Amino acid sequence: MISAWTGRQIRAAEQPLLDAGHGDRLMATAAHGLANAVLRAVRETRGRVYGARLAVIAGSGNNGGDALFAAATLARKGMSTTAVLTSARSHPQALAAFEKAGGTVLRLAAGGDGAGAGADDSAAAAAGPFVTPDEAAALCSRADALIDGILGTGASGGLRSPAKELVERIIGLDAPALTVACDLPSGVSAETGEVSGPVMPADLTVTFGGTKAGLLTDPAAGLAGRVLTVDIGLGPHLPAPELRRLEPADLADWWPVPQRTSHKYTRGVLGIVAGSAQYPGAALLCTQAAAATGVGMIRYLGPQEICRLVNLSTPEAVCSQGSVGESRVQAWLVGPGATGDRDQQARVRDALASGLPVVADAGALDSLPSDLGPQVILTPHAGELVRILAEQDVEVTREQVEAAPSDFARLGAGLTGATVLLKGATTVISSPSGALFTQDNATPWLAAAGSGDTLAGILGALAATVQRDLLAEAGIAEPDHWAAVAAMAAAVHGIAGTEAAAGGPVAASDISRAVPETVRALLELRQDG
Ligand SMILES: NC(=O)C1=CN([C@@H]2O[C@H](COP(=O)(O)OP(=O)(O)OC[C@H]3O[C@@H](n4cnc5c(N)ncnc54)[C@H](O)[C@@H]3O)[C@@H](O)[C@H]2O)[C@@H](O)CC1
Ligand SMILES: [K+]
Repeated sequence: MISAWTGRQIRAAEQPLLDAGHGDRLMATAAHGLANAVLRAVRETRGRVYGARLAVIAGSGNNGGDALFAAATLARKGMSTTAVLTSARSHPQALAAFEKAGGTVLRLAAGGDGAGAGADDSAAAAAGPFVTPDEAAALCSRADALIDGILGTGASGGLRSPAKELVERIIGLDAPALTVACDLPSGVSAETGEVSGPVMPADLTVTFGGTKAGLLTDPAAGLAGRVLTVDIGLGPHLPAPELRRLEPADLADWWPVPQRTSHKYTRGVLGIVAGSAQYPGAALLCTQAAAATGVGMIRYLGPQEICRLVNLSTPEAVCSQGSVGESRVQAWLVGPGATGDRDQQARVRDALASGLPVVADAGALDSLPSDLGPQVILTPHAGELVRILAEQDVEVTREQVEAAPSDFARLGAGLTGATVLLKGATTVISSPSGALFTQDNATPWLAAAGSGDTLAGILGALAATVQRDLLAEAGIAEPDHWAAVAAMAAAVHGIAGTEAAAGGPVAASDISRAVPETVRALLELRQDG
C-alpha cells in the first residue's frame, strides 16, 4: 500500500527535526536522492552521463535549494549544468555549492513582455547575467535533463511572473528529453492535486519525506509522471496518511479465496437489481462481471424479459421477479440500467433501506435516501456527483468537481454518510470518515459505455464475499472498510481492463473475461502461497 500525506503534514513532520538543528542534513539527503534519480534516468534515456546538458530552474525557497544542491552533485559527475534563477533571492549555501561545482548561473529577467525591465541589478551583479523567458525556455528545451525546482510545499497558488512566462514558453517548445520535478511539479497543490496556471509536465517526480497526496490525485497526477519517494527520516514523525493507494500485493492478500469447506452460501450471495426494458445491456454486463469476479451465487431481480436475457448470458445467475425482502443475500448491487421501471425502482429503494452492503450505481443515484451508512457505496462519475451534491444543496459544476475530485468525493461522502467512489482517469474513493484512496490502474481505453457496469459488478461481488478480518489485520479501520473494498474493485477493474485492451480498444464484456486471469495472477503474489 502506498501512503501519502499533504504538504502541510510533511512540513509538520519535518519541524521537530528542524528544531533539533537537522535542517542541513534533511536537505542534503533530499538533494542526494534527487541527484541519484536524475543520474539513473539520464543513463536510461541517454546512456552516458558525462557531457549531458542539465538545466535547473530554481526558485527562492528550499525547493530551489534542493535542486541546486542536486545540480552541484551532477556537475561534479561531468554534466554541463546551467541554473536559471527565477527570483532575486535563492538558497545561499546551495547556490554557492552549485557555483563551486562549476555550474553556470543565469537570472530570469523580471516581467513577461518587458524582459529585463525592472530587474534587480545588485542581485544580477552577484549572480550572473539575465536571460529573457524566451532565451531561458530555448535552453531548457534543448537540455538532456531539466529539473523543476521552482516551488515546493511552501507554494501558495500557481506560478507567478516571471517563472510563469518561462514555463508557458517551455510548454510551447519541444519537451526536454527528460523533465524531473523536485518534490512536486511547480504550480500543483501538494494537498489536493489542484492545478493553478501553467505547470511543466514531468516524466519523473522525486518527492521527499513521504509521497504527497496531491501527486496521487488528478489533475496533478497527470502531470507528475512516475513518482519516486526519497526517505529523509521523517517516518517516526508522520501522522496517519491523508490518502492511500492499493498495490497488487494488497489485492492478493485481501482477495476472498474460498476455503476447503466453503459452499455457495458461505462464500457470499450477491443480489442484483439492474436493467430495464430501455437498458437491458447494463444488467447483462454487471451480472457477467460479478460472476467473473467470483461469488457464491447471484440472485438477479428484474423484469421477465431481462431475466431471460440474463439467464442466456450468465446461466449461473438465479433470476426472478421477486422482491428484495424475500431474497437472502450478503450484499446488493443496484441501479445499472434500472431507470424508468417502477418495480426496479422499488427494489432499489428496498435494498438501500436493508442495512446490507449496497453498491448504488447509475439509476440508483437519482433518489438516495437521506441517511446512508458507509456500507452503501455510491459509484458516480463527475456529472452524477454534481447531482448528488445538488440534492445536498451544494451547487457545483462538473468542471469544479474535475478540478478537485478528492475534495468533492470527500464532501459527497461526508454529506450523504455513504462511501463514494468517484470515477475518473484516477478513481477517488472517500469514506464518510474522510479517509481517501485513489487508484490509477485504468487505461484511457476503458472510458467507454458499459465499463461502469463492469466495475459495479466487480465491486458488488467483492462486497458480498470480502472477509472483513483480512482488511482489519492490514490496518484498515472499521469505518473505512468499504472504501478499501471499493479501491480493490477499482484496481482489479483497471488491471483487467488494461490487460484486455492490450493497448487498443476494449469492449466492456472483454473486461469481465479478463478478470479471472487477473485474479489468478494476483493470487500468485500471496505471501502464504
Ligand atoms: N523543510 C525542510 O526541512 C525540507 C524541505 N525540503 C524542500 O523544501 C521545500 C519547501 O521549501 P520552502 O518552504 O522554502 O518553500 P518553497 O521552496 O516551495 O518556496 C517558497 C518560496 O517561494 C515563494 N512563493 C510562494 N508561492 C509562490 C508562487 N506562487 N510563485 C512564486 N513564488 C512563490 C515564497 O515567497 C517562498 O519564498 C520542499 O518542497 C522541499 O523541496 C527538502 O529539502 C527536505 C527538507
Ligand atoms: K518543484
